[in-house]
Amino acid sequence: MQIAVPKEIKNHEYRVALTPTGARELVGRGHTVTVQAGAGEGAGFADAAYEAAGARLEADVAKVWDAAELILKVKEPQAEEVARLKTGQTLFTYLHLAAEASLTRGLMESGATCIAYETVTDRQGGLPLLAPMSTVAGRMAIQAGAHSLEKAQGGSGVLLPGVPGVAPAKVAVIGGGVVGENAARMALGLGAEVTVLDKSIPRLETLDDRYQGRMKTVFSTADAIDEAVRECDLIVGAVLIPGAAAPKLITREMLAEMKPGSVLVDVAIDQGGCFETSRATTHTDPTYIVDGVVHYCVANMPGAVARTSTQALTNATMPFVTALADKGWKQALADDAHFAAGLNVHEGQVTYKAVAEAFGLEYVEPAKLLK
Ligand SMILES: NC(=O)C1=CN([C@@H]2O[C@H](COP(=O)(O)OP(=O)(O)OC[C@H]3O[C@@H](n4cnc5c(N)ncnc54)[C@H](O)[C@@H]3O)[C@@H](O)[C@H]2O)C=CC1
Ligand SMILES: CC(=O)C(=O)O
Ligand SMILES: [Mg+2]
Repeated sequence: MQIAVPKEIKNHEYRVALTPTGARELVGRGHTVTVQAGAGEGAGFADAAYEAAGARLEADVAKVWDAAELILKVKEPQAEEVARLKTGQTLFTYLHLAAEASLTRGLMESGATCIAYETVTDRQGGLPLLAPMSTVAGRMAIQAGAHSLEKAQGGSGVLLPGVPGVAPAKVAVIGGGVVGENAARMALGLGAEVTVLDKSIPRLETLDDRYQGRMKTVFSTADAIDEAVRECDLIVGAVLIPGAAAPKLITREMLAEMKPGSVLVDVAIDQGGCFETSRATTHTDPTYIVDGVVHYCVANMPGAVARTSTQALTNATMPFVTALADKGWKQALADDAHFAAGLNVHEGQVTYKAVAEAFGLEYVEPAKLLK
């Protein structure tokens, strides 16, 4: 199969969808891998390493896309990338469609087959291709939050761990899944007072058990969120309803209840964000202030630590990439119902229910296309 790996073009996105190790594996299985020149540079993978692995290098981005049957990316396609996609091509990447009507339309119009990393499932009920980046983003959320609390960033001037004689900061994490647990763990490690809110009691039990009461676990209700808003210095938004737009859990009105200079880090921004006042920001200009509250809403947080993130992401994606390359999308998805859950768009049809519902589009079950 003809496999292409374009260079990512989203703001400060340095990850790449395939490492030289992955390229070697695919070439060894008889596939042709074309890597856009410089695609791996930001993650520390030189062009020469891809060449040594048997991949072809191509400087012309149009040629990279045009000849491909399978396109491997990291971030959702940007407008100029959507314009390059065509019928017969398979795209495998993060998509986050429920938050992006125009991207959904564009992918439908392209005629391509679009498989999203973030909706592939596993036997344990997890999201194996989202989890590695959620781990990274959860850990980064506390770094970003701590920095945003500094006065120069518009923050209240609170140090997360406090110092002897001065109490530590209060941190709430809404959503105790992969992002939430990793954020809470980092905040605990720094000595903050940490509360995790979730709607899943089994999840709260796991966290309580794992951290032996060192973080407070609270069932997520409007009242519990109100209390967090009034008390906390830093709130991390980490909820997910798979494939769907995030629920808005903190409204603009509620910001008035927060201490001036408090910080909201909305990791769920890639699914539209879980705070009413969130709008996607970039690594170039990551924060803005609404009613005295600092908002950090970068939609590709792991892109900033591209070396770690690329390795973690490709460790998880490689078995799926190999299946797509060896069998083609149809057989690969037909053989694995968890992989089939990744299919979001095929030849103009929306094949993920939450995305169809978000935009009032007709939903076509993937199983119908795989017969
Ligand atoms: N901004 C970025 O760079 C990145 C963003 N993300 C995003 O972070 C979000 C969270 O991802 P994961 O932690 O992997 O998901 P997850 O599925 O592991 O965890 C989500 C948790 O939210 C909980 N939840 C749902 N509704 C809730 C509510 N109303 N109140 C409290 N908890 C609620 C669920 O019970 C679950 O435990 C996703 O939108 C994901 O796409 C992930 C990686 C990078
Ligand atoms: C999950 C996601 O959107 C990211 O890693 O950028
Ligand atoms: Mg996005």
